[in-house]
Amino acid sequence: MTTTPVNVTVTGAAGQIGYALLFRIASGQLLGPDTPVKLRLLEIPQGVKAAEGTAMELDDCAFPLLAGIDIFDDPKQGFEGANVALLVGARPRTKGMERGDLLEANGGIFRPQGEAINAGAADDIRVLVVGNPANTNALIAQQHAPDVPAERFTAMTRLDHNRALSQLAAKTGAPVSAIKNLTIWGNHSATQYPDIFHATVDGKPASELVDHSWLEEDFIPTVAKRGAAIIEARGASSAASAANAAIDHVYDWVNGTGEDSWTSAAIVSDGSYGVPEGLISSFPVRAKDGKWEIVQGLEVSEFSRGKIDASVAELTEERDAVKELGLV
Ligand SMILES: NC(=O)C1=CN([C@@H]2O[C@H](COP(=O)(O)OP(=O)(O)OC[C@H]3O[C@@H](n4cnc5c(N)ncnc54)[C@H](O)[C@@H]3O)[C@@H](O)[C@H]2O)C=CC1
Ligand SMILES: O=C([O-])CC(=O)C(=O)O
Repeated sequence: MTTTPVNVTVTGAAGQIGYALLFRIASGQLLGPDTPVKLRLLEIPQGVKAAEGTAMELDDCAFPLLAGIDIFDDPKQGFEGANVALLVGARPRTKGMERGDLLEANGGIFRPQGEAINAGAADDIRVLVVGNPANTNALIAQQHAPDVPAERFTAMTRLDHNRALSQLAAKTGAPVSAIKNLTIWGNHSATQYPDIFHATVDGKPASELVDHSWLEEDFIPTVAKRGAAIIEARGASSAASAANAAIDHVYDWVNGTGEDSWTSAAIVSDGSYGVPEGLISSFPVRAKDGKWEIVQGLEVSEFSRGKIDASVAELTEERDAVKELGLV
């Protein structure tokens, strides 16, 4: 058993995803059953009291792997020595807010957080951005952490990936475990492209098991708009499923995915599949030796090309908008 605890910083710790996430991290599900963790909770001043309440409950679980909990309202302190950072806290869109306002408000959060990560995080820092707009928030943070390798900044599309797995399993009547090689491409937004053209179900090509009209009219919009459907049904955005996906993403990043299948994560583009270099876009990925690698050499049909390009165009627009605001 590793004896040195891993420092895990969680922002937005008092929010609903935070509440679903922290207990799972402390129980060992983020990094594995042999790795002790120290939690560093970062909140805004108004969120600190609620975070203290959550910390009391974490204490009351007596998790054997939980080596300590500290609470901060200053990013510089919150990221000091962090090995893993889960950036969950973000400014949600409120009534009357334009997209530019949203990007600007989030720039005010993710720029100082990127700077704080640059200044004080551990050398092996790995960052997952969950707070929306996740891809562009990750880009802002990454751009303000010039001393951290760019590949350490990622954004979450694993929830979309898991949603796609579940929808395809339900449609084909197969268990989720029978499905391999699904991909989410692009932005964590309604333009994302859930791609089944390389997926297999029990070894058979998924695209031969479903018809194209289901794919276009049902599967793709259901996955892409699932976040909105959850808000409509629950009266609040997805929380436990988002926390679950964050756990999956970091667990795989650290422990590896194996060669048998792949998953999806938004990572800094190296230009693969025509996605402009530097954009943080979702790709088919495997993790090996603690690094994400884009699965190369997949054939991209004209249909898929159009969908990937549309989502990447949105990411490019978001990057241009934050450039104009001086945030990157
Ligand atoms: N990428 C994905 O798949 C998903 C992303 N999300 C996004 O995750 C984010 C969090 O969702 P919830 O937990 O439901 O929201 P929430 O509103 O319940 O909690 C957010 C928390 O962040 C805190 N916060 C705000 N600014 C902060 C800052 N500068 N530093 C530290 N903490 C700060 C708030 O005080 C609040 O406690 C939202 O942006 C949501 O849209 C949600 C579901 C899926
Ligand atoms: O749609 C939202 O606001 C929350 C979200 O990102 C999701 O559930 O995918």
